[in-house]
Amino acid sequence: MDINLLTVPIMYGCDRNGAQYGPKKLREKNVVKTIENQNHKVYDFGSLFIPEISESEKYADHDHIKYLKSITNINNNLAHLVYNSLNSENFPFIIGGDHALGLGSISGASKYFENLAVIWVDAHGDINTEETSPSGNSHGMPLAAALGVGNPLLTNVYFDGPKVKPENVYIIGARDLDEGEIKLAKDLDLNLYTMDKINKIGLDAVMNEVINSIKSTNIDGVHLSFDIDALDKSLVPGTGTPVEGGFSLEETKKILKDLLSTNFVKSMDFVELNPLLDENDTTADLCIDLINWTFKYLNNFLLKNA
Ligand SMILES: NC(=[NH2+])NCCC[C@H](N)C(=O)O
Ligand SMILES: [Mn+2]
Ligand SMILES: [Mn+2]
Repeated sequence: MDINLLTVPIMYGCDRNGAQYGPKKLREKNVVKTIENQNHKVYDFGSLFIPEISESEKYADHDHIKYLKSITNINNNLAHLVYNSLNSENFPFIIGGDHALGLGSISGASKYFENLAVIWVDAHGDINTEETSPSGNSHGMPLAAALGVGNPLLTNVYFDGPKVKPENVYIIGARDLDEGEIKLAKDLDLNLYTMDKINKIGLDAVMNEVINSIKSTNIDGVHLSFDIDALDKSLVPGTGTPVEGGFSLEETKKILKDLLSTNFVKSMDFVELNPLLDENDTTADLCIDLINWTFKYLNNFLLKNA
């Protein structure tokens, strides 16, 4: 499989210094070789241009969404790269940076596919809006914006209107949802697998349910957005908003294996590594382990049956 590596060194979405160094750290840890060693060809498109904006200007565009215009521009640019990559029948792999970039990836994929689904693996829902966000950080908003909910600059990234239908959104691993997020998930009837629910019915059942649900529709492409804070807080010191009660490494690998070997994942984000918060590179090393695992199973199904 031909992989297009796109890296997006942003921290404007989380407003916490360090997330912008994720791509540099993973390149130092030989992320390209890691993917190549799983028998893929990697076209490294390098990092997206990120304009420099001073702290003092973070509310210049909007009084509650920080760095709004830059976030919009960066996502527009990313969307176009993702669209072109899919158009060339490559697999866009997007490394962040914070999760605000999820909006751009989804937008690009949405333009390419007729009926896109999004699987959001995360401790958070990232379905806040300017009204519900407790922080004003746009990494808590990308999935809402992709659903067409929130500030028009965000909901109209790349092309006007919603990028994914509510019934095609699957959130897996949520355990830190804000009040407004719980309400929106309910109102839109999103496929929400909170950690509570996963613990109740079991991860096997959840993965079967998600995969069967996607297979039973005419969804023609799945974008997987993976936030490393889906893993338990104890495993990921190097991320900005860690939450207790998350997935173990084995559970995370099961999720990735199940999704990637099913062959419907056509693009993927890998976000929220913050090397400045990391302890002895443990989180960065874990990221490399998970990326290695991801590409081991990507299109495994096809290869096995070739
Ligand atoms: N991608 C993330 N890590 N998002 C964390 C969001 C935290 C919180 N819900 C907020 O809106 O600020
Ligand atoms: Mn997230
Ligand atoms: Mn998160």
